[in-house]
Amino acid sequence: MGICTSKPSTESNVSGNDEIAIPDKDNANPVKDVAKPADNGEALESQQKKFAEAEAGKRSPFFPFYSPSPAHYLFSKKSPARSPANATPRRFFKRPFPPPSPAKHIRAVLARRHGSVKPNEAAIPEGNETEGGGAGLDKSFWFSKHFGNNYEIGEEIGRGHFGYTCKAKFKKGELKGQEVAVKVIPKAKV
Ligand SMILES: Nc1ncnc2c1ncn2[C@@H]1O[C@H](COP(=O)(O)OP(=O)(O)OP(=O)(O)O)[C@@H](O)[C@H]1O
Repeated sequence: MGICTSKPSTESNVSGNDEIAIPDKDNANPVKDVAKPADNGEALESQQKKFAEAEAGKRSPFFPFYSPSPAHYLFSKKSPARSPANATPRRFFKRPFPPPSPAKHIRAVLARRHGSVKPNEAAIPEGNETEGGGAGLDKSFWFSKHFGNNYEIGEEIGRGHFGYTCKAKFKKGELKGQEVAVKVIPKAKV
């Protein structure tokens, strides 16, 4: 313990602590020797060693217990991992799936036109409008060649967006004389 004075006391070399700042009249640079005793050559050497190691990226001079990341060398400029020869080559990815070919749809249309089975033909048999239809709604949206033979078309009763609706009467069969509504849609609008 010493008395705190504004002037540095020359008698304050006490308690055997080597690292206390002691201005030395003989020493040319007293400030430099604050942390290292001037007469201790080994300590100076060891400290220089510490700095040299720290510069090499092995250890911090201030935290000797701290060791940097093992990947530290990857970020140094001298690292072989950063050389362009070892860099990952650029890859150009192709599209995972090519866009669908329009030829597929064209083929499907041609198959429908020239194929053996016409979908509409299978769904709407001709000349069956009167058979078993009864009073139910006939949903066969296809012009029958025998339409004129089976129905007697009357006056127009209404108009829609696509066509017009007419009165019609059955000519033959069980439903002869029964009135129905027939919706006529021009081919151009189908
Ligand atoms: N079974 C029916 N009995 C009496 N009138 C009908 C019958 N069906 C249709 N109509 C008359 O005909 C008009 C037109 O009928 P349509 O079914 O063509 O109309 P829409 O469905 O609006 O037309 P679109 O389907 O072309 O848009 C109707 O507004 C209605 O007055």
